[in-house]
Amino acid sequence: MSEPVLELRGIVREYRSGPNVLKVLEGADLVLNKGELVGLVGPSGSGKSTLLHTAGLLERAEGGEVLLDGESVLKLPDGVRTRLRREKLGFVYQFHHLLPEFNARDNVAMPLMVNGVKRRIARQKADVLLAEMGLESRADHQPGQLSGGEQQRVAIARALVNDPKLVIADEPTGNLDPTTTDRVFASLIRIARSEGAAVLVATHNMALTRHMDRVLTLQDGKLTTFTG
Ligand SMILES: Nc1ncnc2c1ncn2[C@@H]1O[C@H](COP(=O)(O)OP(=O)(O)OP(=O)(O)O)[C@@H](O)[C@H]1O
Repeated sequence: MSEPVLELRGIVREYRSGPNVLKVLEGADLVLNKGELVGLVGPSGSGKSTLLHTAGLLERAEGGEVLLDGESVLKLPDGVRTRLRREKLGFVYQFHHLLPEFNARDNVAMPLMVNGVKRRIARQKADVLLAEMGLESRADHQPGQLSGGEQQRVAIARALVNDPKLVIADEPTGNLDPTTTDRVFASLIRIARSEGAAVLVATHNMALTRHMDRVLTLQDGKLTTFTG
């Protein structure tokens, strides 16, 4: 039976600058179920990042409803949304935002430590995830000592360390070579298939869409099925 993790209902997003209003989302609807890997494609500027930021509780919609695990979250106070984000969500970006002064292990362990998990336990879990990414020999290296692809795999491990129910990936393979792209994408597939997370991926890489359960695009501010 399908179990919704994320529901977007009639999402409205607009940006104002002076008298001008740019309407980006005008009634976007989405139901993302446990274990589903869903792609979001479309031209630059169509609103993919805006949708991901709204779904990821990083920004608030001006209208509509956002449900996470069945709970209405759009109007919750900032502090509660931040806590939900830390506990239930994992983010992967094109540019990984690793902390340069910490090694790979501590970068991965950080979200757990922020959630109050003891350093020793958090580091153990980080080591398991780094090993899954084929990076066990790099755990003591700082980001500056790693290749771009290795850094991105560290960022994926960090996004997964708190067993997120929802993973949001914005162009996660944008600056990677084909082999690393496959590796990074394989880990997103595994999170959905083995861990049961719902995964939402915005990408310009159409080759990746063949691995997805569904592919959506934004048209006139609404989400529709992408038909190629
Ligand atoms: N903070 C902002 N203030 C004003 N306009 C914005 C802001 N953020 C985005 N926009 C505008 O909203 C539209 C949608 O932007 P968004 O970044 O969501 O598109 P996108 O589909 O993710 O693009 P890309 O594929 O290039 O990343 C664009 O026209 C953009 O210029």
